[in-house]
Amino acid sequence: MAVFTPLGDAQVATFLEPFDVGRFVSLQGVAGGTENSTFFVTTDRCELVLTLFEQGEQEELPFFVDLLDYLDAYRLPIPGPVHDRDGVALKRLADKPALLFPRLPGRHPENPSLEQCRVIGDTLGRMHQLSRHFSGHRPNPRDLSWLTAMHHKVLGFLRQEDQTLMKNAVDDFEGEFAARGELPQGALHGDLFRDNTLFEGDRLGGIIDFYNGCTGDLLFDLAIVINDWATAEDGRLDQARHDVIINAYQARRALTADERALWPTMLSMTALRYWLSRLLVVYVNPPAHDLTPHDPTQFRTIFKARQMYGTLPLPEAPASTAGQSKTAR
Ligand SMILES: Nc1ncnc2c1ncn2[C@@H]1O[C@H](COP(=O)(O)OP(=O)(O)OP(=O)(O)O)[C@@H](O)[C@H]1O
Ligand SMILES: N[C@@H](CCO)C(=O)O
Repeated sequence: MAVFTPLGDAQVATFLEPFDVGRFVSLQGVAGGTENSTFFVTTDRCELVLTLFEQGEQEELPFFVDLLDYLDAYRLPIPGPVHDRDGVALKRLADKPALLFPRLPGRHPENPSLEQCRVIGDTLGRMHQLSRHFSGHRPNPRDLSWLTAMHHKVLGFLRQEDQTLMKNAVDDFEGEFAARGELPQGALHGDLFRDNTLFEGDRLGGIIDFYNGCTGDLLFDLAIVINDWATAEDGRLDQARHDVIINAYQARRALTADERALWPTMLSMTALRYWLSRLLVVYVNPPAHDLTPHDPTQFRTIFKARQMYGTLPLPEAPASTAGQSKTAR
């Protein structure tokens, strides 16, 4: 369960008082999640989610609040934090930073339908159209320079074949990124896995968990989505899901020639990013709780499949956005 800091009813009732959300009725800890404490809160007016931040870079929380407020203002299906009557969203509770959100309907898709894939591609494309104009700044903490610095920490835990695979890939990525063109920049979700979305049937209730949000290459976000949403059991790409996501995305924002050139590298690099982050959790910085960590081998399989089979041909952008691709800086 993901309640690392238990809360009492009276504590939460007091916490809610400055907000215009109605009177406290009940509180329920949420089992999902591994990083923060999450609670569903019911008032006599609405259903809310209360998040206590247990770890991570807490000084970065104002960036996340600004980004969520920005995206929420454009009516994307992304819940902005609830602000109190004085306009303050970021609070403290039980000596932890705390945010309150509207509770969204839906479930995480395990086996996403093509329509759910279309919706996520479309929503990410819309988000990136807008996020390119977001004025906040938080360099991507999981980019290639992180990979380069951190992969050394896990090499000693890997068998020789995997050490070579990882070291060679990082060297290759460095060469390929050094030669890359200029890629469109903007704010990213940074972790848009299926379990950070809630769907009711094919309707997207919303995207949650922006705490890997940052600014950087928009292509990084799309690669994360493809690796999680459009990968078959054996790690290879699922063509139907891949094409539906890319087509829907490009109907909002066409990929530039430089992005297309870097795409196979970005897909591999983001697969390695998750293999590495999961290895770091298992071997280097195990969390204090005993929740089962995400399985690193799943992303080793995906990474190896990208290395062996490359990527699928990228569909062309539709005529409605194709003209953007030369100017999308
Ligand atoms: N706004 C929301 N509406 C409905 N459910 C939510 C909302 N926010 C979070 N949840 C539920 O709480 C769970 C945990 O939330 P969240 O993903 O933010 O936690 P976390 O500890 O940061 O997780 P992770 O391990 O994915 O980093 C989600 O999987 C979801 O079921
Ligand atoms: N989405 C991440 C966990 C949260 O950062 C993973 O699957 O490893």
